[in-house]
Amino acid sequence: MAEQGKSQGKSLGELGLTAQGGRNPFIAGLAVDSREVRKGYLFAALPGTKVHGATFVETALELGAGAILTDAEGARIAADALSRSEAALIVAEDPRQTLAYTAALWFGGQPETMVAVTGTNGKTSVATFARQIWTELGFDAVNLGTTGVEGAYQAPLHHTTPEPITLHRMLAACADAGITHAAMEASSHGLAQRRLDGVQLKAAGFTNFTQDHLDYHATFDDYFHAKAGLFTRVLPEDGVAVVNIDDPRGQDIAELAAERGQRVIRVGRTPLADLQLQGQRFDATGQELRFGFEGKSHLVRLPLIGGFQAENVLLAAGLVIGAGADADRVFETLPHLGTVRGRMQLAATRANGATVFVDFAHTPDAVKTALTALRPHVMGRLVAVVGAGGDRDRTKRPLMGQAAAENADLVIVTDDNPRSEDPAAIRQDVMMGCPDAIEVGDRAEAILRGVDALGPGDALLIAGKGHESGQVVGDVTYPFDDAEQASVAVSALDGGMA
Ligand SMILES: CC(=O)N[C@H]1[C@@H](OP(=O)(O)OP(=O)(O)OC[C@H]2O[C@@H](n3ccc(=O)[nH]c3=O)[C@H](O)[C@@H]2O)O[C@H](CO)[C@@H](O)[C@@H]1O[C@H](C)C(=O)N[C@@H](C)C(=O)N[C@H](CCC(=O)O)C(=O)O
Ligand SMILES: Nc1ncnc2c1ncn2[C@@H]1O[C@H](COP(=O)(O)OP(=O)(O)OP(=O)(O)O)[C@@H](O)[C@H]1O
Ligand SMILES: N[C@H](CCC[C@H](N)C(=O)O)C(=O)O
Ligand SMILES: [Mg+2]
Repeated sequence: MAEQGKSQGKSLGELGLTAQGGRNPFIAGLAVDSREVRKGYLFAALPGTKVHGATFVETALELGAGAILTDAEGARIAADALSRSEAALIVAEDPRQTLAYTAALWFGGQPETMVAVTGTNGKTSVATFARQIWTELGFDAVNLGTTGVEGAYQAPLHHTTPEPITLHRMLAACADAGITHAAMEASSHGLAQRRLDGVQLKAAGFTNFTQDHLDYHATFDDYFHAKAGLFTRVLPEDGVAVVNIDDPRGQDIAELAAERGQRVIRVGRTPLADLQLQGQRFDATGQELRFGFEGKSHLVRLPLIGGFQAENVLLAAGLVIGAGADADRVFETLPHLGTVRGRMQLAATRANGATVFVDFAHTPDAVKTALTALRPHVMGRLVAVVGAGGDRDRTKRPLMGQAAAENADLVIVTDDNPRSEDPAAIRQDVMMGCPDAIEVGDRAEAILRGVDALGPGDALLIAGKGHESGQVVGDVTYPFDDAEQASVAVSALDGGMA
């Protein structure tokens, strides 16, 4: 859509596309949405979850589309409209993948050294740590994903893995701005829809695999295969796979990668790991790690809360090493890593020393992980504020409640982006897993109640929104920031001591 960056236009042939009847028109831009087509554009009419994009070919042609990329079914749907037009028709077996390659060629540039990370939880954290390590090593680096483009080039993103046109526009802008290193998140939606198939990866990472997104993927296996595609399809054979093998599905990924001839760096606590976490000691503000790599032992202090962040850090270190950096130099940077925004972030401290953390845990496993990770840093009781999003996987709600009940001493159930659903009904779903919890719909009030419950040595975990800056109710997004609300609550209760 729009002006499509620096490109002045390219022929279909230059974009690696072959049209039926040998037509080779000059293409002025790319669009996946018919409403964004301009004169001379290629319109990718993709099979969708609700409708086939080919339904909109007529509109695209009226707006001046010069070429249509679709699949055989799309060509049938649009046959009538196409027969009355001069537009070139490209029929591809997998038009989403073809679009990804086309977008890569259209925009031309991407940072020289790119890595991607997939998994249910930890993608944003790993991508952010990889960027921080590269920055410490002196490279101009970014991470791209849920929190936007961050680092030496910054821009907002609406998706964790943007569709290929947006993705490659952004990568080209990064490369133009001198960015040489980029770590991106590969969401399961992004992988299933081939959004990053045009990205040239040096290494790819796998964090873990637990329940999420069963609203989109038909089965758990489909969800797994979407993620595995990062290694079986996107990462080339000479790429390096960096895999958490403490996760049982990580072992499957490591095998798939090895079968493709990729070098595998196994990360984990197990003796089978190449980058092995051997010991961890926690204190109020961070942790010390002992780990081994290639016969050497290392001891570093991480200024980070949460045992799982050590797994994420080692995975990030593995990715940076896999992408070509010297291991010892990489390990020297680890004490300088900083908190990832909205992930185990210390948001406020009460006058009595009790602490308030904001975390993005929004799956059953993440709620459990975040709470158990906080435990060793906390002397007293652990309080959790938790809620589940509307218009998302409903089956995870009671499991999130249960994870909170099993791992916190007091649970407060509240709203988290109810979207088009009835907020009270979502809270009921969550409460099924934690019937003894306190229910407080208004999130600001829930945070206030949670902070109020804290005695000396206690800690509060506010789960679910992390870095988010709004509460989505119906079609309206109200400004809302958990970290800010934590400070407000502490000020209100302790008189300006946030
Ligand atoms: C569920 C999902 O992923 N949907 C994506 C999918 O749309 P769809 O298959 O549902 O589209 P559809 O409504 O059936 O329409 C089919 C096609 O017709 C086109 N169309 C539609 C209407 C029209 O007037 N003209 C037109 O051309 C659409 O652009 C689409 O290409 O294909 C579209 C085009 O590639 C994507 O933009 C769209 O992402 C939407 C925006 C989305 O919100 N996706 C979310 C769920 C997502 O991807 N999230 C993940 C991360 C989640 C996480 O980890 O938590 C992410 O990476 O951000
Ligand atoms: N390695 C891990 N294992 C288990 N849970 C984790 C791990 N890393 C992070 N988490 C939990 O998951 C939450 C989200 O972390 P993060 O944002 O890094 O994941 P993500 O995979 O990018 O999520 P999303 O799919 O929403 O983009 C964290 O706030 C934390 O509670
Ligand atoms: N990328 C995730 C984020 C969920 C965060 C949580 N606050 C919610 O709204 O459910 C999703 O869209 O499912
Ligand atoms: Mg993310």
